[in-house]
Amino acid sequence: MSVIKVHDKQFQPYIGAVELQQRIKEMAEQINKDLAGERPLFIAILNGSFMFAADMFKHLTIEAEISFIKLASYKGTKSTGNVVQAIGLDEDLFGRTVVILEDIVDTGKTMSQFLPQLEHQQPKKLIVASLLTKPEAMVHPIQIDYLGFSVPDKFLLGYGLDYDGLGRNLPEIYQLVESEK
Ligand SMILES: O=P(O)(O)OC[C@H]1O[C@H](OP(=O)(O)OP(=O)(O)O)[C@H](O)[C@@H]1O
Ligand SMILES: Nc1nc2[nH]cnc2c(=O)[nH]1
Repeated sequence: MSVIKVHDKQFQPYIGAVELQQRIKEMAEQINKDLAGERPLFIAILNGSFMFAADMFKHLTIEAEISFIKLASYKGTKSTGNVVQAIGLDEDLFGRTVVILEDIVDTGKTMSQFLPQLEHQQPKKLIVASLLTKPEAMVHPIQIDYLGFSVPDKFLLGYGLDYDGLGRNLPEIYQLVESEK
């Protein structure tokens, strides 16, 4: 792995593919233990989580369902600012164990707006699994039940995460080089 250029910016290797896969397997194994018999519904948030969701799901040995949704941002009232709306969420969550799959919880804004909408449907449990989080960037504190890696507040690329549409296909995670932040 070496420094790569995407659009106008340079990125350096940060988490390798083997380390990523190992951690995701560990997360899945913990979920297998904790949620056995619950037939959880996994909800993967597109676009970024598609790789994490696919790799995580392969390691699940319990009965589980998965659904992929997109969160669209639209202008709410002045007091609420931008509000997220789920597109493609057809399942009834009442009484279900629900696991949200995110690639990254950064400021926490997305989850802080979305989780209350799901709570409204009265799931039995609402669980968050995120591959990455940036504690220093968190403005809206979110409880992450299953976490892959805590990372510094630097822009990341790869393994589902993009820079202006590119880089999602990289099997490892890169970090914007310091001088360019
Ligand atoms: O905690 P926050 O600061 O709200 O950031 C986290 C959100 O940002 C990313 O999505 P993004 O909006 O980049 O969309 P994408 O997954 O389609 O690239 C990520 O997948 C989260 O949904
Ligand atoms: N590509 C990318 N998308 C994000 N969305 C929230 N944080 C990030 C990040 O560090 N990188």
